[in-house]
Amino acid sequence: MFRKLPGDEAQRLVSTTPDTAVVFRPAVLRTPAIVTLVIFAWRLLAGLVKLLWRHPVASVIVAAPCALACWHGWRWGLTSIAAVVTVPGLWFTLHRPSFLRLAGWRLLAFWRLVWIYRRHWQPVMIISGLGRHLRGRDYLPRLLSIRCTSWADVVTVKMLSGQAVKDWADRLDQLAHGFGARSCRVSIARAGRLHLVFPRRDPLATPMPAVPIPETASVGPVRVGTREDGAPWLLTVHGTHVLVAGATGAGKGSVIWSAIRGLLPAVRAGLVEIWALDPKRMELSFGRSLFGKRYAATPADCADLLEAAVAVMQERADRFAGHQRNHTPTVDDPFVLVVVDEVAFLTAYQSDKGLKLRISAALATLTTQGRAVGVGVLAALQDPRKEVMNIRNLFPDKIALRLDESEQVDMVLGDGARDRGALADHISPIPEQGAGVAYVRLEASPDPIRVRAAYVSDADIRAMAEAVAA
Ligand SMILES: Nc1ncnc2c1ncn2[C@@H]1O[C@H](COP(=O)(O)OP(=O)(O)OP(=O)(O)O)[C@@H](O)[C@H]1O
Repeated sequence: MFRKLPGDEAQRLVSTTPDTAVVFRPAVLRTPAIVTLVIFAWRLLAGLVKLLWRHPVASVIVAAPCALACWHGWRWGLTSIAAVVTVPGLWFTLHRPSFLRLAGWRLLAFWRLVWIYRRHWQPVMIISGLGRHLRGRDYLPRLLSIRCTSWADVVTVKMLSGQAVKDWADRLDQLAHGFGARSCRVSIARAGRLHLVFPRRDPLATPMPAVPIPETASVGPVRVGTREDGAPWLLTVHGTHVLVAGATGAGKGSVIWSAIRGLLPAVRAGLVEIWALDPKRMELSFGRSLFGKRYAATPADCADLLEAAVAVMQERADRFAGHQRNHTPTVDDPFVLVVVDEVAFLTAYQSDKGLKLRISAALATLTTQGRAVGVGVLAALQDPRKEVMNIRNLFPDKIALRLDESEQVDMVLGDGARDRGALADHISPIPEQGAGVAYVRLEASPDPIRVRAAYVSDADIRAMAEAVAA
């Protein structure tokens, strides 16, 4: 009651019970002005100390010119402002990376904390439903810190007791628009704390050329593109199976060809064999000479090739049994990567039931037993529905390129991936902006990573084929 009716208002309140003449008159305690002043002064002091503690550099930069102007006159104040502007300017011009690492991102974080996040925190939290206004008081999640990287703001938040990650994941749109960002992603920092990632710009907006062919022969992980944070996107192909899903024109070819490109030195060294199934006869036929005899286009040939891969797998399993549990690629036992473009042509859309059964059985056998003996599958498809691809869960690593519908994201990346910010259905259909852009969810981590595959042009593929033939 006191909180609802501050000051003298409570004094005027009179209430009675409905059946009696008992009169309620709440007691009003008058707070001496000095107590109020002391409380406000204490809060101000605590706020200043907190500000200094959290943002020492920014606070000194603002406070020093003011202090100098007060104690030594306005000339000193002006000179220090000039120094504050010139020194960082010079530093920025002469050595940008160290300026950004040591000062630039921190200053930006301070500015964005004050101007964007603190300013909008209360209304965004209340309107999105993440905070509550109860009995005259706001109960808000706590904004703990903000860190700026070259492309995003990472905001650390302490949830209200009783909140779940899903409460936040359900409101990513409100958070993004509330704080003026294009999107928002959420991940768990530790119990009760979350990281919210608000991109300021899209570092993957421009296509990137094919990654240079590695100099050493290796079965991976191979670099196939770049991650949103600027780190190389390394794709593991040996010891796993990879499913690439994307609508037509999403850039499945660039993932497949970038992976093959990264394995090229190992192919030349005889440590890797790439077996290609190309039922559309478009994508892989372009570099056909890379695959030698292990290329199939008709469904019957594809079934034969898959069964041959199963035979290799079973022969190795018999030989390795009791001797080794993992595969190390050698010239005698190379890593076999079975690449299938548009796998649905062979499984779902195949009219010959016999062939369909053979192909499905061979793919299921390879994906369940192949990885320990050095046989991996890299399959691409457009439609990830279970009716089309009933073995999609047998692929440990999945890549979602641009998808047509939001429900398809969880079908590819697993439950809750879209809630955590894997907006594969929002990737631009304009090839320059969105082809090759994808979300990846690895076996080891529930948080999807945004990536872009490098574009391997026809000329690059031709050069690769020539390099292998040479
Ligand atoms: N990584 C990329 N970066 C930039 N542009 C790309 C990239 N990948 C593909 N593209 C562009 O997008 C077009 C379509 O790519 P691609 O054929 O690989 O898509 P797809 O998913 O295989 O489509 P489909 O299923 O119809 O074969 C290409 O012609 C190219 O212009």
